[in-house]
Amino acid sequence: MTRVLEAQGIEKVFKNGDEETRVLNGIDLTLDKGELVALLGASGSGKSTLLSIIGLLLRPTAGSLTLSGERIDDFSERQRAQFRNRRLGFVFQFHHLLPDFTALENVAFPAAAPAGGISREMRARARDLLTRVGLEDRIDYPATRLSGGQKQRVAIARALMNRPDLIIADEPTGNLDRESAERVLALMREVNREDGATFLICTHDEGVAARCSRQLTLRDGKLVSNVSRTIDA
Ligand SMILES: Nc1ncnc2c1ncn2[C@@H]1O[C@H](COP(=O)(O)OP(=O)(O)OP(=O)(O)O)[C@@H](O)[C@H]1O
Repeated sequence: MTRVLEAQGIEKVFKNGDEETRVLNGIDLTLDKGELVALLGASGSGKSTLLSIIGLLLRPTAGSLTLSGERIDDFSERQRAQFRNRRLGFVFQFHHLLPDFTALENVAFPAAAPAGGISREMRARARDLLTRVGLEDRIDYPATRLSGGQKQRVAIARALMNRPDLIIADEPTGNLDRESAERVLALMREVNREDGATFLICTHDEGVAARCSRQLTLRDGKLVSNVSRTIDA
């Protein structure tokens, strides 16, 4: 089993002047390749903070992180940014698509930005991914002309562009109606099953969590439960 993530003793304390807020209090967590894991917890329990640390968007106050076998604790900002772009995929509640770009340009962006342009291969892959998420007839639409659910499917295709080792999703269905949410969840499950993609999904939605292979619950900055189940076909 390939280990995608190993987090040990992760702590996070925010300091604002003299005030200190301890948000994460010793998190130990491992994720293996091909897992589809839900992260649950009440509002304010530290879910987004933990995702930001695992996504290398925020540094922990203490603890160590190994991603795809690489110990990243001593990485410079530049190394962190490079690792993030090459090895991690992100899906947020609000899709963060570039509004003036087409669906294809948005999907290709994680590969195109560092390269300084979209190559023929990138275009072909972005096209394949958009077909995969059921948007083959929206490839050249500007992002602004897509529905909320379609935008989120573009965001998933974009997250897959660089074949990431781990996809981090923060409330990916939080802003969608039931039907669009179902479609986005079904898509993530399909990509997980067929490509062996590893997902860590923060969600308030028990229905989403129930269809993941493992459920983690955060309370007061600690992981208080870790339940695995066999995923339905
Ligand atoms: N930059 C910051 N400075 C101080 N406190 C912060 C900062 N960022 C987050 N917090 C605090 O950390 C706690 C956890 O926030 P976080 O966003 O991780 O929770 P969450 O579980 O994702 O919540 P929600 O489900 O509402 O999104 C909250 O009490 C929040 O106020």
